[in-house]
Amino acid sequence: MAPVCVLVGAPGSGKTTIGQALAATLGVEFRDTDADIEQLAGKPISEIFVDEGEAHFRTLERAAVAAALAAHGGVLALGGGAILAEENRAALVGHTVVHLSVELPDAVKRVGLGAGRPLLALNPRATLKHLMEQRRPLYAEVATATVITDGRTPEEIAAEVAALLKP
Ligand SMILES: Nc1ncnc2c1ncn2[C@@H]1O[C@H](COP(=O)(O)OP(=O)(O)OP(=O)(O)O)[C@@H](O)[C@H]1O
Ligand SMILES: O=C(O)C1=C[C@@H](O)[C@@H](O)[C@H](O)C1
Ligand SMILES: [Mg+2]
Repeated sequence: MAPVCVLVGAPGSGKTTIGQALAATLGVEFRDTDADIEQLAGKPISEIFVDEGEAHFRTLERAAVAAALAAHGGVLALGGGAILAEENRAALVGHTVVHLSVELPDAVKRVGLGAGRPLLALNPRATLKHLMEQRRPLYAEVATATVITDGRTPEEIAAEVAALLKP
């Protein structure tokens, strides 16, 4: 079984929001590797970063991505940094992967002060800018389609992704 659609994108691109709306439209289950990791670890991602560090989180994330790609047939959202691992990028080959693109102004508005996002805890705007520059080529590498989200409502974006998935 493979996901009907895998969503990738920067923090605040709307993977969770659009993923839930898209899954409802398609009548399939929604799964989010961030939520899978939190459930397995029994604590929020921010606490995993504090207690065990980012490297340990990335190890849990690689396992969560592999498990979800193998077992989930609905809409799958990956964590914003999942594409940093070459193992995860390789695992995405052959899947329908939609990059939800967002530019810095909208991303900053959406993540606010970065609450609950450990990487953005210090200086959300500067950190997001750096993350997005570093990751843009990686999102493009894994994506089979890109949908622009700036200035658009989650409903509009979910409808465009649904239309892309029609055979
Ligand atoms: N198109 C949009 N327009 C306005 N607000 C949005 C849009 N998409 C998402 N949001 C809002 O932005 C915030 C971040 O969205 P969401 O959590 O879905 O992003 P994400 O890509 O899953 O982020 P993360 O990588 O941190 O998991 C939420 O408060 C959500 O309601
Ligand atoms: O952009 C990132 O590296 C992250 C995004 C979130 O989805 C979480 O996976 C975590 O906070 C790390
Ligand atoms: Mg999310």
